[in-house]
Amino acid sequence: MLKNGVFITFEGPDGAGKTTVLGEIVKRLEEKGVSVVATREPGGIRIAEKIRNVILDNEHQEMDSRTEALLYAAARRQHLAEKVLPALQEGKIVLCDRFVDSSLAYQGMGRGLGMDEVMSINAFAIDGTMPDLTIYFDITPEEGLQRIGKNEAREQNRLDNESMRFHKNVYEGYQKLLKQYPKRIISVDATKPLLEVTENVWKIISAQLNQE
Ligand SMILES: Nc1ncnc2c1ncn2[C@@H]1O[C@H](COP(=O)(O)OP(=O)(O)O)[C@@H](O)[C@H]1O
Ligand SMILES: Cc1cn([C@H]2C[C@H](O)[C@@H](COP(=O)(O)OP(=O)(O)O)O2)c(=O)[nH]c1=O
Repeated sequence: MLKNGVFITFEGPDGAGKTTVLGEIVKRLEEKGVSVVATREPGGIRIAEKIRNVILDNEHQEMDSRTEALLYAAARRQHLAEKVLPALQEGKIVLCDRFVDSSLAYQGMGRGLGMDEVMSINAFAIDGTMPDLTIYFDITPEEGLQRIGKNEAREQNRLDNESMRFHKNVYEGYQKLLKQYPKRIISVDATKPLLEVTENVWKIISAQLNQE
């Protein structure tokens, strides 16, 4: 597949600051005249957003873990095929808030389905497309969830309301991914003040784009 854009993903525990920092980075790229598409998972496009609502609905407590993993992968496929790949083929920078690493951490480790098993269903969904760069926002589950708790405006979805044990397993999953993909995933300390995190992320992304 001919791709001359750059695919960058943000990853990390709930409340790490991904969405906030992503918004700041988009502003800076646009100010520099860079053609950028900002998007998110689960969702990002009509069909995937409908799947997101099914997954995150607090009333769907009966959802089986494999069903959850398959739904995330299905949303990922539609979002990738309909929005991300076309943008990359047009040479755009795509900044995506979460991607396949989230499924590996949350469903692979958090739900205990196994990271290899979850990767195998996602291999079918992503058909070879992996990010050029992933920025991992490192923060403990406790601190991330505390930030969410402080923000009344932010909806608490079915995943946010999982046990601390679940979120600690997710954190362990991310630590494994950092070791597994040392070239692709770069970790930033997400506990620092917002401006400092933003500056660190900006430096990493600028360096990546200067290499392209
Ligand atoms: N570096 C930071 N320090 C303190 N609060 C932060 C920081 N980054 C984000 N926040 C706040 O924490 C909450 C979660 O941020 P958000 O960007 O939604 O995280 P995520 O998308 O990773 O779940 C928001 O209220 C946001 O304003
Ligand atoms: C993309 C993805 C997200 N998730 C989880 C992470 C979040 O708890 C939730 C997405 O809700 P969201 O509101 O995007 O949370 P956050 O702002 O923390 O990213 O879904 C998975 O479990 N697997 C996945 O593949």
